Amino acid sequence: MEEFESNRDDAPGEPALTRRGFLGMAASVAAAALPAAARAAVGQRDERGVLDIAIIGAGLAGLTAARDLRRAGCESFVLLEARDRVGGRTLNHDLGNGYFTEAGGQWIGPSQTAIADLARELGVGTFPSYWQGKAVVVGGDGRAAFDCDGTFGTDPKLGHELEEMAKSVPSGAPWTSPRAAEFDAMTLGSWLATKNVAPEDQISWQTGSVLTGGAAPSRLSLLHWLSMVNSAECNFERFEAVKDGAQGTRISGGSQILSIRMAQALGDKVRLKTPVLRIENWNDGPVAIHTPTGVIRARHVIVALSPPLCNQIAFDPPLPDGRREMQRRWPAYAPARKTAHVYKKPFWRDKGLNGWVMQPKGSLFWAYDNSPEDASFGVINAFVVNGTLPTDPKAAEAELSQIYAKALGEEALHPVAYYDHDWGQADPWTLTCISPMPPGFLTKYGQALHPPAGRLIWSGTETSDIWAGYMDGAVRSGHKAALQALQAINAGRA
Ligand SMILES: Cc1cc2nc3c(=O)[nH]c(=O)nc-3n(C[C@H](O)[C@H](O)[C@H](O)COP(=O)(O)OP(=O)(O)OC[C@H]3O[C@@H](n4cnc5c(N)ncnc54)[C@H](O)[C@@H]3O)c2cc1C
Repeated sequence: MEEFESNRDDAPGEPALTRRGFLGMAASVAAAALPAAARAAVGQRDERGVLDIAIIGAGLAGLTAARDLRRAGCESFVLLEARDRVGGRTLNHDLGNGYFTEAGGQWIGPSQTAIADLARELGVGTFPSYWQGKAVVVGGDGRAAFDCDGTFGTDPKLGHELEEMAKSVPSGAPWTSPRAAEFDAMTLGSWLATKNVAPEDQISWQTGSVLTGGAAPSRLSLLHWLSMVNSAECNFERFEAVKDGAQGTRISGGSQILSIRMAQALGDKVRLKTPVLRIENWNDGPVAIHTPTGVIRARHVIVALSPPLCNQIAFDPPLPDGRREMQRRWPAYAPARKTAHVYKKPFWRDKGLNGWVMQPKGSLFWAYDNSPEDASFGVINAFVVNGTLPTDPKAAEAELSQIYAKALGEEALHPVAYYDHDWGQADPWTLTCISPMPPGFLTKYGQALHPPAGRLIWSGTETSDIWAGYMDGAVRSGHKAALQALQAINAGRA
């Protein structure tokens, strides 16, 4: 784990947590506790070199699972990661002097207690996102600034209607809703079309849908959207807003710090640059896990990957039909390209602007103030529309600077640094940033998402019971998978 050497001194010690403490924590995320005798049996590498557990994927889900295994006393595991880094869909750009901006997942919010607990346990602080001031919309003819209350300004009446419908749509299993067929036959867009949404409000719905759902309202299943609102305790504003919402809180040191710290503590249990290519004998075990550097055998495997990433692994024997079909048809689409302009100071704040810029029908979905907490310099991060900006970062930087200059002032033409990450182009290890579920998918394929297949336990944010698709969901899914694995091992030894 040389990659983490330079940060090692900064890592806080793991809090002293007793096994009882771990089980108490784990029981709150899944209704299963291990009997004491069974706990004692967990954990030894057997004589034939078969590990108890192999985990695939060192994102927040896989690392959380690994951390929980260790805290339960299990040492017979390994975590295999394809990339040369941990964190998966969280990635920090290092701005120097201990400052970072994020290229991937970054915000947490109310009721996202799993990720908040993790941050606290790792000694990582949080701070509020900046939204105070006017937001700006730029178009062909100029710009318009409008007062911003930290929301995207969607009609609260419609938000309330969605909240009522969401009450019958369990977030982890929306296909079990009594109204599943009805809601999954519609898109968010077709539902909005029945509501006479004012033209000026269309921008808010479009922006919210693309940023949180991964696609325009016309492409997103209403059932899926409602399951996301259900995650936020059926509180639409909490789901959609920055202020007091799911975009309201940032992580000091950038979100990837959580994964980096977990990996530091796990040491050589984490093997980077080890993509899993093939999995054999998953039905009976021991499972043979093939990587370019050798074969690892384990009794159980936690697959902490999004469903489309599982398609890149060959399974022998083939996976059950339902699971295979679900993986194959899962929307594997990574539209997110995120950029960061760094400035000497957040100059827009002095003008009463909050740094939000939207460009309907342009290259920019949403730019926002991602400056450090102490505002010692300014950062404008942006989600840009796929395929509309030049792929060359220098050219993209210049084009975006022009848009910012129009919105925020001439100072925007002179960034001191620029970062650009296109998840769709970077590498094959993130196929879907946020899953834009189309109508009909969840009712047809959803039930194949959770059930383990033989020795394979499915994890990753997509499998979470709440906040699926979010960092919080990833952490929850890791807790759940660790418990499932520990139970499976102990059942095998009983
Ligand atoms: C641009 C963007 C913005 C986002 N914004 C937010 C946000 O603000 N808030 C929020 O909560 N969430 C956000 N998300 C989503 C959030 O980042 C993810 O839900 C979360 O990080 C997923 O964690 P995971 O562990 O489930 O999966 P991943 O992070 O995808 O981890 C999977 C890991 O498996 C590895 N891998 C893949 N295939 C193999 C293989 N064959 N063998 C070995 N390893 C393999 C990958 O390299 C990766 O490290 C955003 C995501 C993106 C990309």
